[in-house]
Amino acid sequence: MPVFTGSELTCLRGDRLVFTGLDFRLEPGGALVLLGPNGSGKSSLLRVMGGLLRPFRGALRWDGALVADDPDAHRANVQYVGHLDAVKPVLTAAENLAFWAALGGAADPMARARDALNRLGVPQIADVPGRCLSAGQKRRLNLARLLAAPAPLWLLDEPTVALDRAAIALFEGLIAEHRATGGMVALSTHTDIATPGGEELRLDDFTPQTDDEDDGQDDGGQDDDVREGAAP
Ligand SMILES: Nc1ncnc2c1ncn2[C@@H]1O[C@H](COP(=O)(O)OP(=O)(O)OP(=O)(O)O)[C@@H](O)[C@H]1O
Repeated sequence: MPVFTGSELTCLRGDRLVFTGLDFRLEPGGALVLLGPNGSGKSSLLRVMGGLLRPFRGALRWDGALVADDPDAHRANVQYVGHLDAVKPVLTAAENLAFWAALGGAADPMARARDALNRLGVPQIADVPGRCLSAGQKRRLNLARLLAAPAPLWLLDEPTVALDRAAIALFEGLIAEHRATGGMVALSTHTDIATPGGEELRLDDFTPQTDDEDDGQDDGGQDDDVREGAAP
């Protein structure tokens, strides 16, 4: 079973040093809960962990091997669900999900997609076009990717936004199941998500002290996300 670590990570976005000197360690079955105020770097760290954004300094290791040596292999270990829902409006929910299932190598992507929607408690949206889904339904559809295209490491950016209580409880159960089979999860949140035995990482502990405001410059799209952004 792999161990995933980051050591002495520094993240630069635009001209801004977001965090520095950050270490983490995820063991099989582990959970890392990223906390901190808006702009403290939770999403940035998740993207670094997923190989979607290069750290300015520091190293990520998967089972001891440097992620930077083979970023493509690392992306195969990861399922990243960002806070923007990647849903193609003209495709049905099942078709959207089947795209991800096919990318994940499912033999029957449509069957896998329908099964995942059932597990997320929304079988009734399978044939509904993406443009007609509610915010919470879109969120459940995106989280269903975790089941439709399984990967050992789940990276989840504010995964419970727009979910109702029942969906949050169901989702917490999925995280527990994933961890029970040796899976790992890192998630950012501003609310409580039950992750028993999980470790909390406060991003503001690694923010360099400065009075400078963000200069507002985009970092040039270097972190364009293949898996999230290239929806079907
Ligand atoms: N594409 C980008 N280009 C330049 N700077 C960026 C970019 N994306 C984010 N930043 C900056 O990086 C810093 C960290 O942002 P990030 O989104 O990681 O924070 P966060 O902790 O996830 O915030 P929130 O709780 O609001 O989601 C912020 O100062 C933000 O302005």
